[in-house]
Amino acid sequence: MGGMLDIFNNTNFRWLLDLLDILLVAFIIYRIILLIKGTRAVQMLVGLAVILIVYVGSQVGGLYTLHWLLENFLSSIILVIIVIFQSDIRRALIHVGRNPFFADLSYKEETEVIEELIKACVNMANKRIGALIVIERETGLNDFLEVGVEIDAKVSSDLITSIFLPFSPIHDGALVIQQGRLKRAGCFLPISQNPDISKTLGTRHRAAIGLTELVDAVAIVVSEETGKISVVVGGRITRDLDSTSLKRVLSRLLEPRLNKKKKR
Ligand SMILES: Nc1ncnc2c1ncn2[C@@H]1O[C@H](COP(=O)(O)OP(=O)(O)OP(=O)(O)O)[C@@H](O)[C@H]1O
Repeated sequence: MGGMLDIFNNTNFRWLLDLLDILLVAFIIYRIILLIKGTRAVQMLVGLAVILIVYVGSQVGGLYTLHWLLENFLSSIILVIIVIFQSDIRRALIHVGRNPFFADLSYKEETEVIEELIKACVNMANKRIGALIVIERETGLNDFLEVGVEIDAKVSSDLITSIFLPFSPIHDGALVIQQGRLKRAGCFLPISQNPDISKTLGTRHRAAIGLTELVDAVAIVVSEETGKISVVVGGRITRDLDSTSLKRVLSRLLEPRLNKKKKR
């Protein structure tokens, strides 16, 4: 093993190790950004960045007292970061090596989840039942789950439809799916402030757009008013989907692992 490393270190292959090093660091930074995107940790990071800028500014400008104060604060920054971000760090460690959407579901169970989702949406659209379903992917949605009611049930078309029936006590708000399970209903999502959104879209659609502007989740909206099904991802809405196009879109967005399995 040591011999192998010597060959890499001492020959022209050294650049390969450097490249691997850079790629690994870039990947870790990318995963950290994905994990904290849309969470309170982002605001805290911005705050820390401001302190860092003031620290450098105080050094350049010769503001010695301020510089001394910030230097003492920043020397214990690792501890501060661990305390502030403890829940994010815990989540990050849980996330490592885990399939984001389907967790440990089998190929058959994965297909069933998507089929049940489509069945529920088409059923609700035909009956003009409004619905908002959010499916977690890489970025954790825990920050949006504080309000709402815990369910933790298998994804089933009948259960989804009954959650959104107008007389159901939890029909208001979003239903959240995590790791292939119905996790929470009645969740409140951030409304998009984008002025370019069509005036015909109300708060249900704007909540789906608002959330997906912040995180990489996929949102499905069934309009109570028009019975149309839309999928929202990255703040962009694809409207008027039927069961075939919905299946195509969801398969593309949720089934990377499933497609890999099919190819095998
Ligand atoms: N911030 C929010 N987070 C989650 N759900 C929300 C939020 N705001 C509104 N909703 C849901 O949207 C419903 C109101 O939908 P509204 O009619 O205003 O929107 P819409 O986009 O026109 O939808 P539809 O086409 O179904 O009428 C609420 O009863 C609630 O269930």
